[in-house]
Amino acid sequence: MNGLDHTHDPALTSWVDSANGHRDFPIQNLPLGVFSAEGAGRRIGVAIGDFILDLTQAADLLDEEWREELALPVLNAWLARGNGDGRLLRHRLSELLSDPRYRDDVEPLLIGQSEATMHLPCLVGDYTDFYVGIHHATNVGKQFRPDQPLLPNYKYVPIGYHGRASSVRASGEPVIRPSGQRKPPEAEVPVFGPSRRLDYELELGVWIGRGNRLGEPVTVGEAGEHVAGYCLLNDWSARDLQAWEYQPLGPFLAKNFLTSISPWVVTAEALKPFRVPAMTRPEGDPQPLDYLRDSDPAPGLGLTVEALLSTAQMREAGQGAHRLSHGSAAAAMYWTVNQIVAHHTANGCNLQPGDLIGTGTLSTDSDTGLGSLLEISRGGKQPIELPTGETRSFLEDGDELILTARAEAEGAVPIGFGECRGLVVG
Ligand SMILES: O=C(O)/C=C/C(=O)CC(=O)CC(=O)O
Ligand SMILES: [Ca+2]
Ligand SMILES: [Mg+2]
Repeated sequence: MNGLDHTHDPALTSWVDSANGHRDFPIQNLPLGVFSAEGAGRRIGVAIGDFILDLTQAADLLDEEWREELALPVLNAWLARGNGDGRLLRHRLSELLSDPRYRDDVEPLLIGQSEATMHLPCLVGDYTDFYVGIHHATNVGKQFRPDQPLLPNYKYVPIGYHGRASSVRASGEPVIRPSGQRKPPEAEVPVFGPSRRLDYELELGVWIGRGNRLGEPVTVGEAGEHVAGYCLLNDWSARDLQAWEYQPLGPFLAKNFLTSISPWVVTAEALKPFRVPAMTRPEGDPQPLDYLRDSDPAPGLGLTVEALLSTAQMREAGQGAHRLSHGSAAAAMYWTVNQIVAHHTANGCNLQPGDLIGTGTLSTDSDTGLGSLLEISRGGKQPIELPTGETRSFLEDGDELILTARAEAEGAVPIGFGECRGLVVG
């Protein structure tokens, strides 16, 4: 397939034994992240099997030109160099971690992932959340606007809103139940208090690498070179606050109290073997306007995304997490990542290295692939039953929500994203 090289070779193995057959981090993945361990400060590393290779310690084995950017406690400056240098670093890391001649030098620089704390990989300057999941948009629209679920602009313009960068946090950040205004259906005036309809949204996050200057749009054909990589993203949502506040300006306090992401940047390069065609537009839908026409034959992501729930009672009973949903990202996305990057910059808006874009909630058209409890419980009207006998319409205190993603394709070694976790506290 297009653009694949020896770093994608399914026969390639690592001298780091745990990498071979690893669920998430075999040598074909090599995601970058920021970690701390052993009382030292934040450093850039690459995940390999159950370990992290500390790139600041490995600096002597890497190109001298990269040293300054790789010595920083965030990836922004490194990602700003663009995907060309990203590929060169990947080649070198692949060599260092596969060729046994480097083992003696590199092995002492490995740190167990269980000993490390992961942090946000980038200083997020801006965070935007899109709404490309057409099944999600339709399902949610039915609840908020039964008369007109999908507004007429949806099939022409990739809808998004500007989220809040300061409350984007790495996996593991506690989810403090937000308080806010909600108006019970029969009440005349709203009340203020803790949200009773706390929900999650299963999304992918897109990390921007090279930015664009203000006034200089990125075309749909150029977009790929501005996307450094991907993560899982949970856009925690207080549905009762959302329903009352969203008109006319859209999501605000219902969503800006926290956004959780998985900490590893799975590079666009690592995902190359898993590209798939975009969703086929239903018969009769308009063609995208010219500036959104994506001629890439495989702009979609061949990823299975999954949401799991673990309640306090389940943990006490020693039960594993319960799967709420799983489905294909490509089957959920009406707009491709190339299209949302092109659209975001079409007016001249500048994206900067380390900016984060959420795709929007990834629900498929199947009941098993719904990416939020709002959809799964049909707006709270049909609570689900868990293996413990507990029921859920929305998240309760003590619930932990876990997102995962896995890329699979014939002839390729599967890779994963790690996890995006959040435990709800009152
Ligand atoms: O007003 C609506 O129909 C719903 C808006 C959202 O929930 C915004 C959002 O986060 C979009 C998404 O994740 O797909
Ligand atoms: Ca969202
Ligand atoms: Mg949010």
